Amino acid sequence: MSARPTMIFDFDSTLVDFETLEALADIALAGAPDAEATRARIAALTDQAMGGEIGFGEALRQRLALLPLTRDHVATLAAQAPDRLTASVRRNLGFFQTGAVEVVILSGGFREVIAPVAQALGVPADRVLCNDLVYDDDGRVTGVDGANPLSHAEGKPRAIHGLNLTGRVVMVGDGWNDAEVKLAGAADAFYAFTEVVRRAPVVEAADAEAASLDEVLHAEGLAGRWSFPRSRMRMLLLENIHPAAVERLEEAGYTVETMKGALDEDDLIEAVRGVHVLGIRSKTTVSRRVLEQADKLMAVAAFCIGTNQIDLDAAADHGVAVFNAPYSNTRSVVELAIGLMIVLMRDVPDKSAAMHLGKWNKSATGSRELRGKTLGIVGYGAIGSQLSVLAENLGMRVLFYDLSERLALGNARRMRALDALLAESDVVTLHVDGRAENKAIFGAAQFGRMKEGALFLNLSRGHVVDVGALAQAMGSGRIAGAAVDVFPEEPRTNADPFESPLQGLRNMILTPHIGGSTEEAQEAIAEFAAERLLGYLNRGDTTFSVNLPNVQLAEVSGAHRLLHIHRNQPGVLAELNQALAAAGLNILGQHLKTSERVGYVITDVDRDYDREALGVLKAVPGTLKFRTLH
Ligand SMILES: NC(=O)c1ccc[n+]([C@@H]2O[C@H](COP(=O)([O-])OP(=O)(O)OC[C@H]3O[C@@H](n4cnc5c(N)ncnc54)[C@H](O)[C@@H]3O)[C@@H](O)[C@H]2O)c1
Ligand SMILES: O=C(O)[C@H](O)COP(=O)(O)O
Repeated sequence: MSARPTMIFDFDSTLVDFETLEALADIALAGAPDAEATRARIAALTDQAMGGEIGFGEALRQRLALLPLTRDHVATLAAQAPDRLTASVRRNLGFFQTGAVEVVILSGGFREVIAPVAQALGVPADRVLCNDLVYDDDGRVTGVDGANPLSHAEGKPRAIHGLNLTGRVVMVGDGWNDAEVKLAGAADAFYAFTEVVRRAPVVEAADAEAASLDEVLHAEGLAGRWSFPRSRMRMLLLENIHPAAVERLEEAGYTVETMKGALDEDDLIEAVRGVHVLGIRSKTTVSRRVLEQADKLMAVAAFCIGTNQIDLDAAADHGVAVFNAPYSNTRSVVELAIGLMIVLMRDVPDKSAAMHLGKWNKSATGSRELRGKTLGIVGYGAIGSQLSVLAENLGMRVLFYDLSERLALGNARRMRALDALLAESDVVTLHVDGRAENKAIFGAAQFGRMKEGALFLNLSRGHVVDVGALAQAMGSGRIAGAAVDVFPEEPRTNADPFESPLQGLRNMILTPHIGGSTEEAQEAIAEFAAERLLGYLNRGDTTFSVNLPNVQLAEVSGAHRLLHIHRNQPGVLAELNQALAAAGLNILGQHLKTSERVGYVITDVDRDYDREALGVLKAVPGTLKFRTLH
């Protein structure tokens, strides 16, 4: 008896993400006036058959009778089918293609459509049991071969019995006719496959529900010895993160939950229990208290630039990797800053408000061009420096002040003192990062040193500016106009109220923290941050992590990868290697990188070892997190 089971897979809504007859209806009925009704009728019959309400053979005949199918329609679907593999099947192509396990495709669907998929998966033609369409001389489908048991009720168990399989037989499928295989004794186990569609009666009749192929392979011990199925890894994305992230993470096999708004500390502690990955934007504070109670947390992704809302040291102390998207919304902020400068220079906010009140105030007084004016940029990082280039292209003279050494772009001039920049600038714009030390770095003294009638912008972080002092400077007329996008207190959701001393002031533009809120930026952030997370989860790659040492890693191949995060204290690597040697693990490659706080050791080892041996690695003093990948 073979130790490995024979794996039997249904086709529709299991190996592929479509139901053949519905997909054929879409092709054959394209443009037909009754297409929608006919398709709905076909879908209803599919559901009835798959839910076990009517016999499969009967449903097949009724559905075929509803469609004017031709050989060309079938060929069209056959050409599309290999591109329609279910996401978890796509992820596990190696399982099929290595041929290490006997695979049978068992389907009430049609050979022409299934054959290209079987070929792509490396399943031999004699292991594809399915129906054969019958055509008339003009290439029209007239039915299916009635001699085939699969064209009748309870055809699947009969077809399997005909294979005379020995050893353990496992059936995987979404429909009632798949459950019947186990119920009729033709399989030892039945997994209700629910990645594409979940049918309650089928799940009830199953030995287990599998939301993905990873789960089936894990349960059957076929996915490497101890890998943890991705679908059991929970990701919680807050603050309306772009759906592209959800799509990418789900496609990679993870379970993703989303919430629109941010959560306060207590609610976050509750929500993050059992969660492996947390996704946030600027409004969720991830404190040490949250991290202490996040029992499963491996990574936090800030789907934005700023990470000041996360206690990065506390995250490192818990071995939690933090990522962000440092450049994906830079351009959006820069464009908004340019636009705000232009409209403030032209007194547009007040002129527009007056128009809404029926006042026509055509005048050039106080309206100026940007050209020739001096822009003072405080914080010459990714945003500040890009703004510098665009502003010069608009004819502005650019000064900048930064705590760090920064390359001056174009003709921009570095100022050694902030006060000197303030004294010369017609527009002062803040683009510093949100570190705690930057709290209220702009107050009465700084506004007092600005030129009389200058403009002021803050699109960085709310706590950087004393808004009371700004309101006073605006009231006294020293500052002629201001645009503020970020505030010390921001509502957690769009439903919460907003209050600020800046409300109601003239030539004051207030925007609800939308500097980076463009469709382009949000989609780019979603893709970038999701890729960082997948790199970390799937390979242990920490490139771009803002709190762990950055190590760029390729996929694990032919080895098991042991990932060990520890406090940076003397002797950990030596102890770790002693423990590996004592456990008899053969090291194929190793990397170590440390930061002031933590060390990260990645060890690729030969796959042949005793799992129990890994326990000692977790016990090495200073260990913060330990996991394996293969
Ligand atoms: N409004 C929005 O929607 C929005 C969107 C994106 C980014 N941001 C914020 O914009 C800011 C800038 O982003 P970035 O990507 O350019 O960051 P960055 O880290 O690339 O640049 C910040 C620069 O500020 C400098 N700096 C820090 N403190 C300073 C100080 N007190 N004085 C002078 N220089 C100082 C740093 O040395 C660095 O060069 C961040 O606070 C970020 O969170 C806001
Ligand atoms: O840090 C950032 O990128 C900005 O502040 C944008 O934050 P948001 O994603 O919460 O809009």
